[in-house]
Amino acid sequence: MGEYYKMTIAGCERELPICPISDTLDIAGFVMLGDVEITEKTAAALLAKCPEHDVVVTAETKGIPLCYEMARQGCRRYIVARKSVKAYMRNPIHVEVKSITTDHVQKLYLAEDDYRGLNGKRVLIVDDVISTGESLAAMEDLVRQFGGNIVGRACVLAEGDAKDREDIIYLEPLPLFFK
Ligand SMILES: O=P(O)(O)OC[C@H]1O[C@H](OP(=O)(O)OP(=O)(O)O)[C@H](O)[C@@H]1O
Ligand SMILES: Nc1ncnc2[nH]cnc12
Repeated sequence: MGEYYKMTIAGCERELPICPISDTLDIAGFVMLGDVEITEKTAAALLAKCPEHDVVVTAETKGIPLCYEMARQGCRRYIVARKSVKAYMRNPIHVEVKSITTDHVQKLYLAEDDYRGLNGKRVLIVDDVISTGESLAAMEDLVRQFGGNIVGRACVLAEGDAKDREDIIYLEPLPLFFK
């Protein structure tokens, strides 16, 4: 049995597995995919803290259920920046991103059908975890390129440097574990 970090998130008790991500660093892995209770409760708790908005934007993958649920309970519109281009995505635009969990540079894409709707809209950017803030910065870049007005940045757990940022709305802090 590995080690766990116990915490309560929006009233839900969870044990997050401690996982190595480099020779010097471990993270408590938070995955809300498959967890309906935490998705519904964190979406409601975050919406209560967020400013009014027209659309919620997230990045594939683990932010998707939260983003959908916040839109379902709130503004009814959400956009997902994808990590690869599919044949059905017209005129995709991309930015580059390297998050704490990946050792290579990834790309985030928006297709024309997504970005056409962003101009002049009040955009709330959400993710399950914000850590280095690189994924957030990449989403901000995409949204701004298409005229979106970023009114808020929100996540369930703020980890590492993100915990100290006053412009990020979050529910709970999450420590990094240095070896
Ligand atoms: O602030 P950062 O250092 O950018 O880290 C945060 C990002 O890392 C995780 O995604 P990940 O890159 O692991 O991809 P996944 O959601 O596709 O699993 C998380 O869901 C955020 O999107
Ligand atoms: N603690 C964490 N769990 C899952 N994904 C993450 N991305 C960045 N930090 C993370």
